Amino acid sequence: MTATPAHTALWPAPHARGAVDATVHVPGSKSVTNRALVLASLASEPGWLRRPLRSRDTLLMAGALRALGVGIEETVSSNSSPAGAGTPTGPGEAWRVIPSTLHGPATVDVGNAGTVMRFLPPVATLADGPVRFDGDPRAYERPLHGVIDALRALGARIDDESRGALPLTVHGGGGLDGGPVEIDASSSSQFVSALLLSAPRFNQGVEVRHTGSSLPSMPHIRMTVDMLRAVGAQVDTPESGGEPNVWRVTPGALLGRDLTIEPDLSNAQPFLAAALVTAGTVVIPDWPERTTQPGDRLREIFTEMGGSCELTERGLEFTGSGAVHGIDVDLGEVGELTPGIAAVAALADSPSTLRGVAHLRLHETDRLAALTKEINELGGDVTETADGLHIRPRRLHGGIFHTYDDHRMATAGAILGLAVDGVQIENVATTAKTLPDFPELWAGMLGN
Ligand SMILES: O=C(O)C1=C[C@@H](OP(=O)(O)O)[C@@H](O)[C@H](O)C1
Ligand SMILES: C=C(OP(=O)(O)O)C(=O)O
Repeated sequence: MTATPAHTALWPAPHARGAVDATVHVPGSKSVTNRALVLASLASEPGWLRRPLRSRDTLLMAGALRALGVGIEETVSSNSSPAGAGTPTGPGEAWRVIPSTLHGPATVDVGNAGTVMRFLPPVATLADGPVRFDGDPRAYERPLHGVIDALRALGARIDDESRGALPLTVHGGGGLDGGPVEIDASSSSQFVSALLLSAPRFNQGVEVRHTGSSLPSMPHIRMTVDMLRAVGAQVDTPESGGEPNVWRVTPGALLGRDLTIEPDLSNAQPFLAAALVTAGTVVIPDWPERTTQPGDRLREIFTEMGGSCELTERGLEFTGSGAVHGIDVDLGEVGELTPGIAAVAALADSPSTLRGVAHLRLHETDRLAALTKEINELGGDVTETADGLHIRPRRLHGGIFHTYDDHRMATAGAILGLAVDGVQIENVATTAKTLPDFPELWAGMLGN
């Protein structure tokens, strides 16, 4: 008998038998890990990443940088580990990143990682030969024109046979002029982040001017700016008194740092949602007091939807009240939270309107269409709007919840399964994009 392929396997989403009461250690942030890998690779000295996320997206990033010549070593570390001075954190707890001259020819598999497909073409312009980029079929459909057009305007040579999309080859010339450039980043904030991250190594740095009508995911751009400044880059932003929609990075050497990666707060979402929908309590240790991660907005959003939370020395303690309310909210800044919020909204006691997220149609899948179809197949009443979803809660029933190779569809389905008997998630393994241990963490939270 042949084994069922992972993408067609069905995972019976566990039904909660009562209020959850658990502490869940959530692995490191995808967005922080992949920025840290890029910045450490461009530095002028070695650096450390502690507690990095090891998932499909971050292993693809590390693999690509290694292909360009960067050393990324697994280490047994001791000194300033969060476990305490002198305490070895064990193999696999940290990556040591040893920058080097970047080389081509090289090939890069971006998978379906927005961070890899957008952050690395600017890095590849610094290599001394051609760098070929390819990825999953869906990656061909995701917008990349902002990065390609901007790099060309800044002096790069790029062959993109599909014009504005993958697959493509960046003919690295060992450096890039850089300078002023205009882009429309309304389809992805990652265009801006991509250009800023490599800019300290461009001859003239960069001045990025966003010309589009809207710009999603501002916290992720702030994350880019904060992390650049933390490694010594000089960055001027609209928020630091600069012109609106303009970011400037001055050329200069980057420091190798010792960085402990924060837990992924967007991946904490399904666990917090579990507390909310079962009237339970979930503690997420190491929740940062200050962070640029968009998942921090969950404290406010899930409180408005009926929970309450407190940051204590144990971490973020989140408690559901037994009531789950609908919400009317603009998620433009925190789009990646939409699938989880939609799942909770489908279980609420009043309708919800989720706005500002038209760009989710070009994420891992068309998330607005996928959420509408899958929640409705379970008996729900969701309609797509021009820029989001309108969700009217109804009594749901069991059935197959398709995930479309989207990790956040899988975790959204798991949230529904807590409250609805008989939900089966197709291809839960797709959570490996950012959270490979999801089924085990979920079972652990439920005490199974
Ligand atoms: O820069 C980043 O790390 C990210 C930015 C956002 O992308 P978009 O602006 O394309 O939505 C977000 O949705 C994605 O999950 C991660
Ligand atoms: C949109 C997402 O990912 P990516 O980095 O591939 O854009 C996401 O993780 O929700």
